[in-house]
Amino acid sequence: MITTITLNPALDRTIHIHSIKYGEVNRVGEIREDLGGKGINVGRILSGFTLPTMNMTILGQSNYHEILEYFKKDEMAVNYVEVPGHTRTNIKIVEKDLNRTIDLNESGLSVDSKNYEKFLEKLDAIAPKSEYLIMSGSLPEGLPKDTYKEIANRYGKQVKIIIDADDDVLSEGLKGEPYLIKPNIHELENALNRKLESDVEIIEAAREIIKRYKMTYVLVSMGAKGSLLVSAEEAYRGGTIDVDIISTVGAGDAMLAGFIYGLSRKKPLNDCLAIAAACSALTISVEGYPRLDLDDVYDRARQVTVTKL
Ligand SMILES: Nc1ncnc2c1ncn2[C@@H]1O[C@H](COP(=O)(O)OP(=O)(O)OP(=O)(O)O)[C@@H](O)[C@H]1O
Ligand SMILES: O=P(O)(O)OC[C@@]1(O)O[C@H](CO)[C@@H](O)[C@@H]1O
Repeated sequence: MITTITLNPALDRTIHIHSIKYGEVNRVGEIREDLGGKGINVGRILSGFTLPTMNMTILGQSNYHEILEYFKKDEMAVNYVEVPGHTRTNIKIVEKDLNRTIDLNESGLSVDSKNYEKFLEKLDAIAPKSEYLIMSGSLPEGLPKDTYKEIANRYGKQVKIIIDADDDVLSEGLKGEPYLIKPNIHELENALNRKLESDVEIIEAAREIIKRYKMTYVLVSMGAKGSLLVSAEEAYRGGTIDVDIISTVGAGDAMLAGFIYGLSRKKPLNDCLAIAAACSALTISVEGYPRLDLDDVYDRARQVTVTKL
């Protein structure tokens, strides 16, 4: 089984507009709402591939019914604790003419230590039975920056720990010695506090982290520039597929889901990276966060160039 943890889930409200005119009234086009949150986006794809997946999360009492409906519609298993308040809504503004997305993410619910203990009790019953534990996204208010490290320390001996986060949440999480992280290039640069200008520099940086935190893989996503998979001994460059982009939100989550799917099916690393890129391409070329069809993913994966470096 695979467990995802999304401590700060969200409803994503996506607004399509040609381009924002500052200081003027902007008339928006289509608006849609989807269940988001990084771990949940990963879990949706994995369960669509029929991998047994449990999504652990924290929901606000005032709109949890609405969110549970989304889990039902997306056919995803969920285990959650309720806390006072309203699960956040994140605004995604897609500027068609500029090929650009602006994310306006709320800080989220406030979680006290009593409710967090309840969450951990639920997690204790599930995490040790998992092959992978994927912790993705920001933390809600009230939880310390080293929350992912603590969770990694709690289960890391039995379970492969995966972290996708940024800033302090990533830097602290690394101290839990995860199995894999999936930073985008900016998150990796922030973690190391320096600019990374070439593949060679990125690989060196990833290996520095792998060595320091006894990790196995760093999967670096670079938007339109593709991806790099780095381990202590190997490195692969993953290309992209030319698709018409609707919105790039969730591209990284799809990449992580595809890569973990490949690993869990014991595919060679180059195939895992191709599957990952295919999941991203399919996700960015449609509205919202659909479940993906595995046959489509394999078809697309054949179009991805993966080079061993
Ligand atoms: N503009 C693009 N053109 C082609 N492929 C893209 C583009 N943006 C993203 N991708 C694909 O998606 C993958 C992940 O994208 P990206 O690096 O933007 O992830 P991310 O920053 O973690 O995204 P998010 O946080 O929104 O999930 C890329 O490696 C690439 O394969
Ligand atoms: O605020 P966080 O937790 O860092 O990111 C949350 C989020 O932007 O990530 C997903 C896309 O990756 C969206 O579904 C969601 O709104």
